[in-house]
Amino acid sequence: LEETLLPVPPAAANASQGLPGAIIIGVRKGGTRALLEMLDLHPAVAAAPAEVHFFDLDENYRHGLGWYRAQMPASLPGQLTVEKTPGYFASPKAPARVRHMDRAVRLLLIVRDPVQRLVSDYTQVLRNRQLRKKPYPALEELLLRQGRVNPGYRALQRSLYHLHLRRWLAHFPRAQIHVVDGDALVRDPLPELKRTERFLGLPARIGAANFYFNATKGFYCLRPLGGHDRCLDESKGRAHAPLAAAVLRALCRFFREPNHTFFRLVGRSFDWC
Ligand SMILES: Nc1ncnc2c1ncn2[C@@H]1O[C@H](COP(=O)(O)OS(=O)(=O)O)[C@@H](OP(=O)(O)O)[C@H]1O
Repeated sequence: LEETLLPVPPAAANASQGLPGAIIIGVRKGGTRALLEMLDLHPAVAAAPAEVHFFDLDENYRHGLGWYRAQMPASLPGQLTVEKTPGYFASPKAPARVRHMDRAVRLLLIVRDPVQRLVSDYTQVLRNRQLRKKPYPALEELLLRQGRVNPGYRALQRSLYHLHLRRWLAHFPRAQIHVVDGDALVRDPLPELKRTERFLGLPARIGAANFYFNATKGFYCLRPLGGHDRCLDESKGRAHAPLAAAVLRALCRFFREPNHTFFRLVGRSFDWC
């Protein structure tokens, strides 16, 4: 979970808190924060500052839609409210709950190479354990059982995109889910943002002037018009835990089939290992 921020109460007289018209449902470590912050550069987007975890956590869901709405940012008439909680994608209960809220809500799914995602996921958990001075096994220990890839490892399961997407497709038509290429968003954010603007039915407002490459960070950072330049925080784009080349190859082999199943489901392919 990312750090929790308090919701922003309405400021302008005609501002109010509305339910989201679009939700970034995942994937965890796929670039969900970057996508949300970049979309928020658009004047017609109001982004929820914190992950809300309404549809994936029973203790939040039981508070009801009034609670959910109260977590949303103030928005003006005509603005599209967007929230991101990457935990939704792999949550078995989330798809039906989201449809129950609004069957027309638009869904954004940002994916990245599942092997890199897995290592990023592990690295995040490791880092959090280290901060709390707690031990955590090496990645290979979690990933391998008797020299073979362990399909029970949770971070590996979160990278089996086809399994999770199938559950969403049981509740939403494919056309209602826009897939963003997270690796492409890192290399060159603008084309992915323009496609997302179009999917959301927003006028084209995000442009090249909204981004600059920060060589120290090694990523594109944000340049809001009339605001201050900023990069995502240090939990985004950190060095990954090391993994032996042979294990990496075994992982790539493991994901070949699941990746192809995912490509068939979304109707496009990605340049993954
Ligand atoms: N512009 C920019 N700046 C920094 N980071 C960027 C950017 N665009 C995409 N990314 C990638 O976002 C990855 C983190 O993904 P998420 O925000 O989805 O993570 S989380 O699930 O919310 O914790 C993060 O993953 P790691 O590199 O593995 O840390 C980044 O690669």
